[in-house]
Amino acid sequence: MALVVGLTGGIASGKSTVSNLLREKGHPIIDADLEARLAVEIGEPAYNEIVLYFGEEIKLPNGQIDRAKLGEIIFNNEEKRLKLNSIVHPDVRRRMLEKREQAVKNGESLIVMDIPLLFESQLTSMVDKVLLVYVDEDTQLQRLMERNGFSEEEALARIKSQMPLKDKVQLSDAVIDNNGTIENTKQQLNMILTEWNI
Ligand SMILES: CC(C)(COP(=O)(O)OP(=O)(O)OC[C@H]1O[C@@H](n2cnc3c(N)ncnc32)[C@H](O)[C@@H]1O)[C@@H](O)C(=O)NCCC(=O)NCCS
Ligand SMILES: Nc1ncnc2c1ncn2[C@@H]1O[C@H](COP(=O)(O)OP(=O)(O)OP(=O)(O)O)[C@@H](O)[C@H]1O
Repeated sequence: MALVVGLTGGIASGKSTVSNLLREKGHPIIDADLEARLAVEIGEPAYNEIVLYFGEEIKLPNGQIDRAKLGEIIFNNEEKRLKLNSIVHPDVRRRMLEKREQAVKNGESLIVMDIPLLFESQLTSMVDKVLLVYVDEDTQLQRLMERNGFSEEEALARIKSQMPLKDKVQLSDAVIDNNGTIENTKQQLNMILTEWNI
């Protein structure tokens, strides 16, 4: 029987860092951000809906969605963010469930679903256990500004569009504190996997 783990956290809390460690161990990763990217490629239904709602100016000269521009809009306007979610999320959910089914058929023992908005989008029924990657607000802000080259204002707009990380703690089955070194995070992950008999 496969154990399906929902890996979640907040923007720049370290989900990819943890999912890379799990990938190194040979476990399959289903990545919501990646599926959301595929769902808005030229010609996909969500692509057409985005252009219809946000206008032709949301396209880059090569026709692809201008992700920087779309991010700037939706992280500063809740109504538009919810509209984008309603366009993209159903397709992301469908793609993720297809991949999960395929991984089960392949006989995988652990399937990891990396879903940043697991709680916000009420997707916990998709997984058996929730693993949260937690960082303090200051660390999250610093790492996000550094990784994306965002100003403090740009980074805060993104953080505030999600459920506070501290509220996700009590909703999760296990929590990794990723404020320390990656080695420390790796040790916590290994302990949790042992506890879950993986
Ligand atoms: C706004 C977009 C174009 C920005 O693209 P960009 O390449 O800059 O960022 P990327 O997709 O890598 O997302 C980075 C992180 O932002 C956060 N985030 C993305 N979308 C959202 C959202 N709608 N609400 C809250 N946080 C979000 C997540 O933590 C995610 O890990 C893109 O994030 C998008 O299309 N979002 C809508 C789809 C979505 O909700 N994706 C998140 C997982 S399903
Ligand atoms: N323990 C750590 N120590 C130092 N830097 C870290 C640590 N964990 C992650 N980082 C760095 O913080 C940034 C965010 O980490 P990561 O990309 O894994 O987060 P994420 O949750 O996957 O983000 P998003 O969902 O927004 O893409 C990256 O630049 C990463 O290299």
